[in-house]
Amino acid sequence: MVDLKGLKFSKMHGIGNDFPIIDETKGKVISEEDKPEACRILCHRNFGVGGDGVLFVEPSDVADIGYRMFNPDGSEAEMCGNGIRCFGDFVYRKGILKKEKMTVETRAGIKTIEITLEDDEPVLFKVDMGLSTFKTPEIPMISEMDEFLDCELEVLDTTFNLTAVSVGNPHAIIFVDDLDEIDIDKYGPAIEAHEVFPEKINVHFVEVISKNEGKMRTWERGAGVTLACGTGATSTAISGYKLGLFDSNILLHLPGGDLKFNVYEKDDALGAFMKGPAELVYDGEF
Ligand SMILES: N[C@H](CCC[C@H](N)C(=O)O)C(=O)O
Repeated sequence: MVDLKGLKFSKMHGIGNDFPIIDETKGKVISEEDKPEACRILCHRNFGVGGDGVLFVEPSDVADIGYRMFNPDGSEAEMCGNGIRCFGDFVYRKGILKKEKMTVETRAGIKTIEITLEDDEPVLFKVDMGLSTFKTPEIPMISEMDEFLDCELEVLDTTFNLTAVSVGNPHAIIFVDDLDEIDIDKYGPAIEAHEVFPEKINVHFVEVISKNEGKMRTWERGAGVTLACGTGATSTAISGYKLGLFDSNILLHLPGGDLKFNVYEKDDALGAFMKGPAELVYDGEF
């Protein structure tokens, strides 16, 4: 059993997607071997701090600073969109990196964060989430199709029209007529662990309100239902744009709050800027 007594952390959230964050810029606080179990303990809502994941701040040789994210089940994710805004707030507010525009090394490549300040307080974060891919081998998804765009997938007792996309981590986007009719607790885990997704997948049900607005609910890989998913919302904005359901500027409503997106085209691929808040809830010691 990993002993976390005395561990210093800050509890943060990005529109309700919440995380303990740990500064490892001055050396490992939790060993690599112990990180999965430590994250399971920290994320536990009764026996731990509670969270939809744990964020780590690390030094980087290729960017201003480094960032890692672990899910509550102990698995490491390539990227976390709500988390990187919390990360930006944390490193700025704590004086670890007092830059309003920073580059961040992640397992999904280098991302850029631009911080908007009000009275020297970080209030809004614009993140270049980078480019997506719809190529099934790169998601990864086992399919004879090169891309899986609004195609049928059999799940338990029903069939969903699903779009598979990666923004560094994998996402299944399902556009529906009525979000309230979806049993996310039944179909979320079934899609997450579907045999066609060898590395599992994050699952999002989306209702289009207009060409510039939508609302969504998420079942996250390694976490379950969350109040928001930043990479999932990014994937939704990009997928909706690719399918002609959304224009390039999109406001998405998630149960925990709203995120704004500006989809762009680059190198024959689609990327997006994400804009949203981050909050420091408290500084703590385990
Ligand atoms: N569960 C995700 C990582 C966290 C993503 C989410 N919290 C976000 O804001 O992007 C995965 O395993 O890919």
